[in-house]
Amino acid sequence: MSSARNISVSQDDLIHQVSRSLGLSTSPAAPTHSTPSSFGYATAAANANVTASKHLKPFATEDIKILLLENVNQTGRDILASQGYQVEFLKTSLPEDQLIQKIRDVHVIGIRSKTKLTARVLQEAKNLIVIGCFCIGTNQVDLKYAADHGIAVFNSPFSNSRSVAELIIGEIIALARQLGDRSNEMHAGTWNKVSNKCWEVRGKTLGIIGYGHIGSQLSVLAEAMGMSVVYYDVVNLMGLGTSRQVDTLEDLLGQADFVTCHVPELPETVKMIGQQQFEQMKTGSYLINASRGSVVDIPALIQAMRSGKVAGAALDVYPNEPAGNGDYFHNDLNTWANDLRSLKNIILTPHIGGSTEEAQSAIGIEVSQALVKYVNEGITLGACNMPEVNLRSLTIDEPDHARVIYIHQNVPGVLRRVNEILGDHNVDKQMTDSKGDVAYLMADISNVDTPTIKDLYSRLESLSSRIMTRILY
Ligand SMILES: NC(=O)C1=CN([C@@H]2O[C@H](COP(=O)(O)OP(=O)(O)OC[C@H]3O[C@@H](n4cnc5c(N)ncnc54)[C@H](O)[C@@H]3O)[C@@H](O)[C@H]2O)C=CC1
Ligand SMILES: O=C(O)CCC(=O)C(=O)O
Repeated sequence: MSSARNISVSQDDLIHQVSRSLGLSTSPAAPTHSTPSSFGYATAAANANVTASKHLKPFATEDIKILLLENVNQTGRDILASQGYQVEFLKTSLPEDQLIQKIRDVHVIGIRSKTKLTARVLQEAKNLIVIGCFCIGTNQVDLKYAADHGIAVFNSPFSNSRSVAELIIGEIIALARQLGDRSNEMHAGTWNKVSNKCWEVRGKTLGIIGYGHIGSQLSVLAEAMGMSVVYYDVVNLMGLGTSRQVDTLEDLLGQADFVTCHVPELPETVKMIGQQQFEQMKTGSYLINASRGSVVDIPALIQAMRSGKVAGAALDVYPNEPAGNGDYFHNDLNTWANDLRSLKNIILTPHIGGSTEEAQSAIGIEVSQALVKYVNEGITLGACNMPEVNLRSLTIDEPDHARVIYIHQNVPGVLRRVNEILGDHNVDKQMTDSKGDVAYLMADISNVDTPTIKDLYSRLESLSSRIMTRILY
């Protein structure tokens, strides 16, 4: 049974149930958090003019169980381990049945793009309070189900954007000069010195679909190589340099020598490049996709390359990707894999767009810090599926304070009922915000002892609007 539902408990029980909702410090002498303060007071504590922030110790940190899948970077592992949490690390993703077994037990899960956290998986995750996507994309997580069950989701919105943009630049030149084929031939012992249909990229047009973090970085790099840039985006955006937004995808396809996709996976972007779009592209143009495998209809690409309409392609992402490294890129993974592999001038990479030391190390730090702030202080800044709520840190001058976090359904009348409960105490500060069907309230209250905290917790939990209650102090 989830701790949130099991509140008629002794103090000892509470200590072991905090993971999901309420927690009490097991020992004041427990290892000190290095929790960063919301406003930097912790680091400034040495400075006598500034009041040190209080490290909220709502739980025995060693009771917090974290599962990290898909080879999350050492930087992230170190930050989480330094909190005293129990961290289990696996290099690969897990098949669904094993994932379900493991997720039942953990309070925090860290994944990359491969692990699918569907409603079916998440409904088994009774202790889970937060998910860290150590990547940009969050399409692999059912964000709505997570929010509706009080599970916050964090990602790293741009730490690998530059790595992807640089990969695309490399691929544009490699495709224009047929480098993959020439290199393969040399590896096979064949000298094949040709210039037929090999081009400079200077003066050519790059068409960017999705002008977000990656698309706009790419735009700057491409112009520096003398390319003209056009882009298509559903949002009206200012072009960098001399790049120009076009009104329709068809406009872009008709102008571009190189077409590259940088959209998220959404219902509208699934197969957004298919047979009709290949027909609209210039003969002899090139297609690049490092967004998500669902964005391009690959059998249609194979056709377009066989017919000569498309002169080359680079793919980094596929509808089905294996859980870990190995000899997997065959027809049993994707039915057309062998046809794809047999094509000329096609660069196939194993979803490495964001796989650089710089990106992975930055993502490890960014996401694990967000997880620590959420677990320890309830701060949702940067969350993908929850309202962003933050309060100034409690300070060590405030010994009898507690932080109440109440995640609830966004329906009328809840705040009145919550404030009836909190109103008997001194609410020092409070913030509430909502996103869709879910609202998040954070309040710091003073002069509370342990029985009071237990009472507050029980009363908040008994409200019908409750999704999850946590009390940190
Ligand atoms: N291959 C890899 O290793 C990596 C792949 N990615 C993928 O790249 C995607 C894009 O990344 P960012 O640039 O950081 O995302 P972003 O969110 O900054 O930009 C995406 C852009 O696409 C636009 N867009 C959305 N729907 C559209 C539509 N139907 N038509 C045209 N434009 C549309 C948005 O308005 C936005 O400007 C990610 O969602 C992820 O799936 C991200 C990082 C690494
Ligand atoms: O590096 C990864 O595993 C995923 C990269 C990616 O696709 C993303 O950041 O969305």
